Amino acid sequence: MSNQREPVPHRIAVLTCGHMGQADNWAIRHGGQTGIRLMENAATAVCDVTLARFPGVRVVHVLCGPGNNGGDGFAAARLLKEVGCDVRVWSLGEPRPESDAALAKAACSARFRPVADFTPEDGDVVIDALFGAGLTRRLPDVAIKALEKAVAARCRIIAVDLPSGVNGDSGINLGGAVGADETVTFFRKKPGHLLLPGRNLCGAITIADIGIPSRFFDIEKPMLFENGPDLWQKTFPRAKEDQHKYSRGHVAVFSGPRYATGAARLSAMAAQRAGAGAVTILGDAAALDIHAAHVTSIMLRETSHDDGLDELLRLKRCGACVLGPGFGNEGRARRLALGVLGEPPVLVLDADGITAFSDAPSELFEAARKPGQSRLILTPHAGEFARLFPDLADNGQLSKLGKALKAAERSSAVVVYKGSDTVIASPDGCAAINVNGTPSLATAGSGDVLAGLVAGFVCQGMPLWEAACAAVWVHGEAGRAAGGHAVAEDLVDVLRPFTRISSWRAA
Ligand SMILES: NC(=O)C1=CN([C@@H]2O[C@H](COP(=O)(O)OP(=O)(O)OC[C@H]3O[C@@H](n4cnc5c(N)ncnc54)[C@H](O)[C@@H]3O)[C@@H](O)[C@H]2O)[C@@H](O)CC1
Ligand SMILES: Nc1ncnc2c1ncn2[C@@H]1O[C@H](COP(=O)(O)OP(=O)(O)O)[C@@H](O)[C@H]1O
Ligand SMILES: [K+]
Repeated sequence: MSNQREPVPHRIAVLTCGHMGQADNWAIRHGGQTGIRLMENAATAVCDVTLARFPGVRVVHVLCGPGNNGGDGFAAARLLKEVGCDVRVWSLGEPRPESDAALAKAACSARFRPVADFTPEDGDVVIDALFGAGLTRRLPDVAIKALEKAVAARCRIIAVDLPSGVNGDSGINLGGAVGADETVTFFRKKPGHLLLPGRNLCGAITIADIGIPSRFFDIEKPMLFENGPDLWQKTFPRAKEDQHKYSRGHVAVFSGPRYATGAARLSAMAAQRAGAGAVTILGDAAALDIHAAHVTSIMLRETSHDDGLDELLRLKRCGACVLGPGFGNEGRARRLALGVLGEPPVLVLDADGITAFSDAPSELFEAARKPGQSRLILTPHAGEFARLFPDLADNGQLSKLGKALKAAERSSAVVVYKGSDTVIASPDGCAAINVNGTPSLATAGSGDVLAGLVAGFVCQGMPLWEAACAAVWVHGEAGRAAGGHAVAEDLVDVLRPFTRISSWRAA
């Protein structure tokens, strides 16, 4: 198990707005581009999407802001006019003199009217080029009113780069954003296209090539990604001819007491489905009696003499263990977690295992801070995250992505910050945002299944961050396959195809 990164196709890279600005500048300085050409290319893409999505469209309203987003709008208005559309441009503020946006405005022969006068008719097409990556605060009232009019008139909205009002780095609606039918963005997605609520406001997203050479990524190594098989398939476990059950990998799951055994079973079954060759549940005699009535191929081992660390260490080739689902006893969870962190198996700490450190998170982080590789994976939902990282949870300046990255750095752990836009962050600064989850995953025990999947991939030798990313994606696919009203057992039942590379959907 190493944390060495395999090269990742940069097409799934995600760029912060700051990095996007750097890419623009780099393309202009070293990539043979000019600012106005990038803008023209962006506008061409907007125009193409508009005509493809609404063939035969006659009236197109273009709402143009004062910056480069507005510049894209002026250039798109000119192109749409050239192909015969009735283009009506509504502008907000004046582009900075001699800026690319000013050049684009000067080249556009449409009549410009103030955005306050915007009057769409029922069903018109509206291009929203008010604000993009440069927006840092609530939209001006006049912009909010214009977007409200578009919604009231049931216009079809195409957002340039981002729906105006959405922060490109956090996905937060800074105030006034409305849902678009389509969003055309440039070069690569930004976090705001993937994090909620931004993702839901974008509609269908087109990523347009505007002529920024991908050589940019030779200089600026991508650190942010949209989660998916391209990110981790090189390290995804493949069955080998000469394997036996223990060489495939062994996972241990610590059980809760007699009346709380189901969570551990869900983790254990998911670890098996992830491909672990052997899975053992560790628990007291009363709990194992219950497990024995339910499981067949999962092994059971009693932890009568100590917290269970000795039994864990006696297991053959155990590469990862899950601690927390249904576990209860906080004191024991703390002792066990700290003990495991001093030993070879990777610790997947979930649920009660995380809550056990609410009063002393630094104890956990200290134990995890070791030279070399990370040995800890934390899988908190928002409530658990706030218990371990209360200051980060409360920090209104940080996006979910920023919170997860800071948490990973602080805890020396891979942090899977769960939710409908799960972020998987690594202490080395890499992060992935997951988008394939569905509300069918919001069911008791679903997180236990995820923890088992993570451990299952880790025990087969996947690097920790990649294993966590793979588990979150596979979990999302299982949620889709299980459909509405699924329960956690259904997720386990449908896992199998998604842990085989050959059955993945084409990315
Ligand atoms: N060469 C480039 O940099 C390219 C940029 N492109 C476009 O440029 C956009 C980014 O352009 P900008 O950086 O000019 O940013 P925006 O056009 O998003 O914002 C422009 C200006 O509005 C001001 N502003 C921000 N929030 C405001 C608010 N709430 N009320 C009033 N004013 C506010 C900002 O200070 C900034 O000057 C991208 O989203 C993309 O559409 C594309 O043309 C591709 C090439
Ligand atoms: N609305 C949703 N959309 C996508 N994924 C979701 C949604 N709600 C929950 N999930 C996922 O389901 C899992 C729930 O985990 P958790 O809250 O720990 O549940 P439990 O403790 O009951 O097992 C997480 O992986 C989370 O990301
Ligand atoms: K916009």
